[in-house]
Amino acid sequence: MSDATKDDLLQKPISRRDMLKLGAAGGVGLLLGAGGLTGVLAGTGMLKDSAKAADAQTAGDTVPFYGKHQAGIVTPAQDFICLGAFDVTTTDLGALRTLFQKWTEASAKLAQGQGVGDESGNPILPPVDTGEAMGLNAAGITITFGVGASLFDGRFGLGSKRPAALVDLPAFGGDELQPEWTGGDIAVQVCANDPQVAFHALRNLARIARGKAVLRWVQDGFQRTRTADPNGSTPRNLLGFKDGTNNPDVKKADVADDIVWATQADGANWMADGTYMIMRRIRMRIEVWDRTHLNEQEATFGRHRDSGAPLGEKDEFAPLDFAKQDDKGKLMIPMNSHVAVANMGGKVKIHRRGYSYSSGIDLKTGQLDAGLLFICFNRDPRRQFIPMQQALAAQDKLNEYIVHVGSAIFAVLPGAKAGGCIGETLF
Ligand SMILES: C=CC1=C(C)c2cc3[nH]c(cc4nc(cc5[nH]c(cc1n2)c(C)c5CCC(=O)O)C(CCC(=O)O)=C4C)c(C)c3C=C
Ligand SMILES: [Fe+2]
Repeated sequence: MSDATKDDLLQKPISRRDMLKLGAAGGVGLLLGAGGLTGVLAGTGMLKDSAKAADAQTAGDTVPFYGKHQAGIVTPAQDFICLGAFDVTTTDLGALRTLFQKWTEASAKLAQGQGVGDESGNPILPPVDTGEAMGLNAAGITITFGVGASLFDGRFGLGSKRPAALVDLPAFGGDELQPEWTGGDIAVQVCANDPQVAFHALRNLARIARGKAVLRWVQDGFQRTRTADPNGSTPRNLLGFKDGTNNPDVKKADVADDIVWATQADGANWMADGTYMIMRRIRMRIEVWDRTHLNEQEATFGRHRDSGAPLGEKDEFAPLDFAKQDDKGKLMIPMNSHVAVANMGGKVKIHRRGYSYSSGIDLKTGQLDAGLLFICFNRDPRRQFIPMQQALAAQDKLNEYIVHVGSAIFAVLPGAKAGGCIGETLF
C-alpha cells in the first residue's frame, strides 16, 4: 500500500460499519499496531470498502462538524430532519456548559458515522450508544444547535447577552399556535439522508442531556430521497408544488454573508458567524386543497404546478415578472399569490430550509395532520422573517389552505474549531 493510500485511510473517518468489522477481526486496537493496518483492513474487506466509502463521501456522506459556521444551515438539505427543542432543567451555568461540551464531542463523532462514545465493554452497564445506527454510515448527517430567548431569563445570568435580534416573535394574523409546538430553550436540528441515523442522533443527544435538559417537542420531516430523485431536482411540498426554486444561492459566500450570517456589527459579539432560525409548524388543509381546481391552485402560488415556472412562463427558473399581463390585461401572477407577497419587491430575503411533515391524523376530525415544517435562517429576523410573515399573514392567498400551529425562534450559535465547544462564545 502506498503511503498516500495509508494516509487516506488514516484520515478517513471509521464508520460504524468499519467498527463492527474491526471488532470481528480482533478489535480497533489492531488498527494502531505496528504494520497491522494492511493486514487488518485486507482481512475485513475494508480495502475494497474504503474505495466505495471514498465514493460515498464525495456524494456527501460525511459533512464536517467543526468549522467557522455550524453545518446544516447552508449545507444542501438532506432528505430527512429530526428537529427537537429542549427545556433546560438545571439552573447551574457550569452544568449547561458541560452539556454543550458533551454534545459537541458526541456530535463530532456522529458526524463521522461513529457512535456517541467509546463503549465500556462492561455488560452490566447500559451501552454508551443506543445502537440503532450500528452498521449505518454517516448519511450526510449535520447537527445544528441554537438557543431560544427563554435561555436569557434569570436562570443563568445571561440576560445582558440576549441579542436584540432574538426577539419574541409577534402574533401574526391567523396564527393558531399550540403550546406543545411552541418555544424551547435550546434547538437541536439533525438532518441526514437516513431517518434512522437522524433519529439516533437526537435520541442520544437527549440521553446525554438527562438531568440537565428535557425534550419539549420533536418534529420529524422529510423531502424526496436521493433514491427516488437521483437528479436532486427541486423538492415538492405536500400541496404538489416545487418548493425552494427561488431560494437565494447561499453556496455563494457573499449571498450567505448578506442574508444568513450575523456579524459583530449586528449587535451581539458572541453571535458573529451564527444566524437566527425560525421554525413554523404549518399545517396544510390538505382535504380542502385536494378539492380545489388546478387554475386556483396555480393562482394561489403564482407558479405552474408541473414545471414550477412562474405563471405564463415555461422554465422553472424564469424570473418573476409581476407586471406581465395576459391578453385581457390581467396580471399573470396575482398580487395576492404566495410568491408575489413573499417576494417583498425583491428587497427582503431569507434562506428557507424546510421539510414536509406527516404526523398521522387529527383524531377529532379524521383529517391528515400534515404540512410544512417551515425552517428559515436569517441574519436579523426583525428586518427579514418578521416583515415577510406579516405581509403573508395579511395578504397571502395560501392562507385559505394553511394554518400556523407551532412557532419558535433560536439564535444559532457560531461554529467551533476541533477541540472547541459549540456555545463557547456565549457561556
Ligand atoms: C415567512 C416566510 C414564508 C412562509 C411562512 C412560507 C410558507 C410556505 N411556502 C410554501 C410554498 C412555497 N413557497 C414559495 C416561495 C417562497 N416562500 C417564501 C417565504 C415563505 N413561505 C419566499 C421568500 C418564497 C420565494 C419568493 C420569491 O421571491 O420568489 C414557493 C414557490 C417556489 C419557490 O421559490 O420556492 C412555494 C411553492 C408553503 C406550502 C408554505 C406553508 C405551508
Ligand atoms: Fe413559501
